[in-house]
Amino acid sequence: MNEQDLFTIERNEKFGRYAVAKENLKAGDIIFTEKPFIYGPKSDTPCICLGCYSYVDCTYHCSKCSWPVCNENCEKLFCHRDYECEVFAKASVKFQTVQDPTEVCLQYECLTPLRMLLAKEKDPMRWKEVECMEAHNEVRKTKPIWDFNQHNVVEYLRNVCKLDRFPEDLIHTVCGILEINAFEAKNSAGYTFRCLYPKLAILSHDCVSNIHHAVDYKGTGDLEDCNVTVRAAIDVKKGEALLSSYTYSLWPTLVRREFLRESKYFECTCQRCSDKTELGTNSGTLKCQKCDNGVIIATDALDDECEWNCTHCDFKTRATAVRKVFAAIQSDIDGVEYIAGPEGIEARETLYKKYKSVLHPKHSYMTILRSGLVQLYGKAEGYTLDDLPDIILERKVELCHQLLEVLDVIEPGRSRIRGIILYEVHGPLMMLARHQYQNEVITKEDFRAQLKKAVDTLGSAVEILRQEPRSLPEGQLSAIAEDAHKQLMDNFDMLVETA
Ligand SMILES: C[S@@+](CC[C@H](N)C(=O)[O-])C[C@H]1O[C@@H](n2cnc3c(N)ncnc32)[C@H](O)[C@@H]1O
Repeated sequence: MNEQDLFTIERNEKFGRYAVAKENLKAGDIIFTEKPFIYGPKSDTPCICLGCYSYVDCTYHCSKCSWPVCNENCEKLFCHRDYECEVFAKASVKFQTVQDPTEVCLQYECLTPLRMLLAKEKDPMRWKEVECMEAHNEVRKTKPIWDFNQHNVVEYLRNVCKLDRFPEDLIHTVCGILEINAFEAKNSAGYTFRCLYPKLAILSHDCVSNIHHAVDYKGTGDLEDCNVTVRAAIDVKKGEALLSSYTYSLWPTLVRREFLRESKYFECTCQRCSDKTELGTNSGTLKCQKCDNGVIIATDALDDECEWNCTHCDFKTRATAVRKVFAAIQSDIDGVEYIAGPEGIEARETLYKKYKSVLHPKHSYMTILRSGLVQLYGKAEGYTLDDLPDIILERKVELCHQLLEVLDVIEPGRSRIRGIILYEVHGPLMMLARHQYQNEVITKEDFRAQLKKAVDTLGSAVEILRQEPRSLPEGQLSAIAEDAHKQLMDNFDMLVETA
């Protein structure tokens, strides 16, 4: 730890080590920054470049070890060249041709554990911060993941790569440490990989986080790259726990708790999970199909096998059935996730209509669909802000406001998604105000006030998005938003006079 770090480490039965604020923190305060101990491919990854982590078609191979990279530049990047490349070249471990590089490629499973074992030897001092991390070996030994790792990592490294200097239990521990403690990061093209940060990993989990972390991917490929900055997302009092979310906060409780149980090996009992309505957001609530006014909620929020009852009629179902409904909807949503442009709008609107009568209006999946829609309305071809009639501009504003209502509770303060949605809403607010003024529906004073509100909303977006590294899409959006905000502030009076 550094002296300027604004947290101390505590320990208890429930969490193990956890971090608390060393002093009162204001939203946006930097709590600490940290370099990764190691980073590399995620588990279950398709074929990616071992230098920059972008997807590859496996037609270019590293000239030294034969494993896939994008080009000559990527093969020279430190984390490949000085880590697995040397080992693979020395042991003549060739990459085995795959039929479909977009499918999960098991040959990649050994890579980040291997980098971590080599980093242990290169930096034994820093390893001391890593070796005390939670690996949950006792539980993992009883799960299929243990045999999977035994085959794909332990035996591969010890036998094929001739690295029998690393004992089996150490390799399993490294796999566990990565599974439980690593964070996902994105390169500038949006491809994901994982990073291990010894300080960040101390923070305990809560389904409503009070911190914001941002990984600055520069593409230098060394251990100076991928610096993480951790800030307070809201005001945090001295002595309060610093909480990060290990899961996707927009998911409903049933899904979040299952993910945490299966991959982080604990039962989440945070306030959000303990509340049947998820703090009033109704992120897991279904509409009753048997009566008009009822909604279906869990009888015991912390029992994943409990009965789910209608609040108005005698309809009952079980958590297992609800889980199946959620899985089917999730699969529908996954199917549209990468559809951009006008087709993306159509596909999401179709699902929105389909599930409107099944899910509570604020249900997680409605929130996820809204989040996709508001980022396409205004951008997709034929749907730019200038193209949109007022009725669609109003719809975009409404979707943004519904989203922000949920985000205020589950992603409070300076969260990335809040910044993006605030940015998205300012444009249609301005356009609608101008149209209303031009059509003499509102007075000049009202127009001025509405324009001011839209510019202030953009200002709030800028405040949040400023935390994002410029190398990432959110950081680029931040630059655009900052520029637009300055222009609007500088020309505000003229905008009112010339509308
Ligand atoms: C990333 S580590 C956090 C640091 C860890 N407590 C340590 O001592 O190294 C994640 C592990 O911490 C524990 N943990 C974190 N948040 C928790 C929570 N909300 N409830 C129970 N256990 C939690 C679980 O054992 C989990 O697998």
